[in-house]
Amino acid sequence: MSRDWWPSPAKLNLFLHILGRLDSGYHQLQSLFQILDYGDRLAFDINRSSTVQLDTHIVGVAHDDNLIVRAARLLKPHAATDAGVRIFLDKQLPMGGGIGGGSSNAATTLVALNHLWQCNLTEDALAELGLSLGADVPIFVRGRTAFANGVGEELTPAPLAPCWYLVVNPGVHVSTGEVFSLPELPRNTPALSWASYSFENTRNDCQQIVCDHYPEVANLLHWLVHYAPSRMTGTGACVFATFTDQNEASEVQAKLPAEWTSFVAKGVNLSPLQQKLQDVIAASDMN
Ligand SMILES: C[C@](O)(CO)[C@H](O)COP(=O)(O)OP(=O)(O)OC[C@H]1O[C@@H](n2ccc(N)nc2=O)[C@H](O)[C@@H]1O
Ligand SMILES: Nc1ncnc2c1ncn2[C@@H]1O[C@H](COP(=O)(O)OP(=O)(O)OP(=O)(O)O)[C@@H](O)[C@H]1O
Repeated sequence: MSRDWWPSPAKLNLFLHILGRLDSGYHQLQSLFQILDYGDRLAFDINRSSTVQLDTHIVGVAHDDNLIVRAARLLKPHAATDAGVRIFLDKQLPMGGGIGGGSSNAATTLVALNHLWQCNLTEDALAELGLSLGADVPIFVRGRTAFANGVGEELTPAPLAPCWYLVVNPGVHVSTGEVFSLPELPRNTPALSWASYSFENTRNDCQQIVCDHYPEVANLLHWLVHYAPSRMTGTGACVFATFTDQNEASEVQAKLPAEWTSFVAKGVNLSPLQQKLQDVIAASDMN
């Protein structure tokens, strides 16, 4: 049976500044989220079982802990009492890579089921629900490349010129919680006004510390930076190199040592998830 797949794209943090620590223990950040045209896919078989069932197992993540299941259950009180769903996941994105795979899966679940279960929640309400699952969920709910403040939930859309990224995974899993708990993490970068943003006058405040703990990330950055401007995304472990031309990105990809997995993706201003939602709504309006 052919399934109706909903995209669950990756993101990059083109920069990541840590301005301080909030009373909640979370960190106050500034970042530029670039949405990519590459990621996982999810499909939803709606039923009237009033249960949420994820059919695809992720090694190391229990069914009920999976952000997909947690997102669906969070939304369920806003649907009819007998609303149920069987969910299928096509996983492409590495976990713990700093490209937001789990958060994006949660956002796709919220956006798709809001439509399919006819919950009629606004985008603001979905983003707020998403924030309770993780700081990176709101950017995927809103689906627009954006500057971020706060813990990543205060978003200002920032359309960027077309760009291609070579995203490389050094094969180590970096825990976001662990990086943010390291005492030596810099936490006092001054606030940047968006008008003065450039790649060169920004950085990723987690990059040095992650390189110190994970030489694999340091080696990868050392290799990539010879070819193009390169930086770690999120709390790692993935690193991206930036190109204006897709072929150049593919040429560098072809030179990568075999132990590193990678993909080439286009940066987009509107996420494939929001594009899908718009297409689905337009198709149902025509019927
Ligand atoms: C590093 C980024 O990926 C940048 O986009 C995000 O800020 C992380 O977002 P995320 O993976 O959705 O993170 P969460 O699941 O909310 O948080 C994981 C852990 O990271 C720490 N954390 C996260 C985000 C933040 N702004 N400050 C934090 O201190 C907290 O200890 C938290 O328990
Ligand atoms: N559907 C899911 N996909 C991936 N990871 C999930 C999922 N559900 C729960 N998790 C848990 O979330 C953790 C973080 O996964 P994720 O892929 O979001 O990491 P990440 O790319 O580093 O995220 P971020 O950039 O948001 O920090 C995983 O190690 C896993 O234990």
